[in-house]
Amino acid sequence: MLQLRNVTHAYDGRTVLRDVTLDLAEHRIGLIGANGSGKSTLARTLNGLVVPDSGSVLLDGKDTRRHAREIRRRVGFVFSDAATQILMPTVAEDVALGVRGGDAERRVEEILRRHGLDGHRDHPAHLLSGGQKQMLALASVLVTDPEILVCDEPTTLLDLHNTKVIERTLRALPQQVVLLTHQLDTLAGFDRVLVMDGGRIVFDGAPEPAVAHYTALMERRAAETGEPAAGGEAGR
Ligand SMILES: Nc1ncnc2c1ncn2[C@@H]1O[C@H](COP(=O)(O)OP(=O)(O)OP(=O)(O)O)[C@@H](O)[C@H]1O
Repeated sequence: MLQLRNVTHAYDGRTVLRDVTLDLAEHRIGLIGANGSGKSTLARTLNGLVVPDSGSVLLDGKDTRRHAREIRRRVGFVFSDAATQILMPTVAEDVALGVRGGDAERRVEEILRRHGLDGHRDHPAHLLSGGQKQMLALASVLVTDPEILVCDEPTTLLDLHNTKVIERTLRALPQQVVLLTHQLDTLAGFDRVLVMDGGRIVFDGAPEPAVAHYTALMERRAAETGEPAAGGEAGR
């Protein structure tokens, strides 16, 4: 289980995570909050991409500070901009990058087939559509067989169809998933949704009350600043 203990983190003296303590045990966990509330930073602490200034992040009791390699292997990370995650010239080569061992070829073929990429195996990865790129980024992480998947807005750049395809794929995974999103309807059926604001978890519960809390928070904020209420992400 992933655990955060009094996690605090600042960039250039500006605190973006404030004393966050969490046990992440549920199978499907959503993380929502306004731009800049600290979601990505929190997500990045989960596999050691960010090591907090103070406090600790533990996987089964092992600190990301001291077990970075192991934790990065066990906790896969998918970014919203898949292009930054695609490292190899062709689709099959990119997936193969994460595989070790004798049955590598078989596993690459299987994962390409499972994610609808087998027809594209020798295609240049940079020529794929946005949806295919995101599927490739996901496949290249899944082929490493992580126990937990952290997805940082994986559908932000996708159209509705591809959003649904990725959502369906994530839903069907056996792995624990921590999903950051501004697409609030994606969270229906999740076991737990965390709402972040100003580097703190301000709500922790079921999807419906979490979304209601977040929407109300954004409306309050809009009223305070005189901006139109609940435009953009909060209205979705
Ligand atoms: N590497 C960095 N160096 C300096 N500041 C950073 C860095 N990464 C993030 N920040 C700042 O920290 C704050 C929190 O950012 P973070 O990306 O964690 O928020 P977020 O909730 O994921 O936002 P979004 O919804 O826009 O992705 C923001 O103000 C951001 O500008």
